Amino acid sequence: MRADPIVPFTPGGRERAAPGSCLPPRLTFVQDIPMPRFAANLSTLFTDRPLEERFKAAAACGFIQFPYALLPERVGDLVAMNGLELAVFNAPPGDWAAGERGLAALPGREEEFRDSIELALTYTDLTDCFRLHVMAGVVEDEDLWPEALDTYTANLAWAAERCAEEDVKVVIEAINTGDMPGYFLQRPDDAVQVLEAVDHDNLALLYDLYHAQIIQGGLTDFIETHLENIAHIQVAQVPGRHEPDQGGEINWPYLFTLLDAHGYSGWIGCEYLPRTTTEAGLRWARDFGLSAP
Ligand SMILES: O=C(O)C(=O)[C@@H](O)CO
Ligand SMILES: [Mg+2]
Repeated sequence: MRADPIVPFTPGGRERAAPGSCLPPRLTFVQDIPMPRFAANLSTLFTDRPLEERFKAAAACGFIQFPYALLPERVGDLVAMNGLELAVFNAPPGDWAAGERGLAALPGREEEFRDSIELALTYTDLTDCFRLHVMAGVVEDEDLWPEALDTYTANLAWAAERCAEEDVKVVIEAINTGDMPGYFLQRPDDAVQVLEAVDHDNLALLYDLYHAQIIQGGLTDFIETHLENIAHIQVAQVPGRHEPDQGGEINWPYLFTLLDAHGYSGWIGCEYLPRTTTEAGLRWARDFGLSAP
């Protein structure tokens, strides 16, 4: 399904870590597992260009949040023309400018929610994208949480079923409330509970290591316990949400090796805010042996 070549994140020439080099002692190194595949988030990277031009600039990095400023046919063309694979994008989040961050947990908005999924499916169809992030929404008032949870699980069950017809996996992501105040799905452990409540095999986790580190921590344990339910991963350093380099508290070589050792074969979405330019910031990729410019 992946279009080749993937530039500039092609793992070509990347050296395998020596057995045991930065693996936790309880893991056994397996030679033939794939190395992580990195994808660029075109809503946070290459933002010095208009959206249409970011496709070319990223040249096959494969991740975008909200493509709705462009018609689905145009997004499909840009993906195809640039040899990209679209790893994941978000269903329409409601009125973003007014502070909305998804519709799935908002009681009374069910019809709009279903329409938003149908719209998203026109994009997944024309772009051959097989993962859709469905955002929960902002629910500030804690008294409304029980009703919001019922709405959320019912909407997700519907979306998982509907998207399964199109071979598109629905993913949900816990987002820390410092970055997104009032966001309904805050902790990765909450996301697991939602997954269990909905109990649909077309629903999975988007594990964003930046949010997870801030709001819950325990990245290793979570990965080791829940990897089979993780369909997409996103990365950014803490603090600052910048490049996944050595300038913060998350140890990327350790985590990427851990994912590798457990056989994670999905995409790792580069959803960070470059400290300067995207190109200059891609030095971190070289640190991981990738062919960044
Ligand atoms: O904010 C994040 O983190 C995301 O991954 C987005 O999908 C939502 O803005
Ligand atoms: Mg994210």
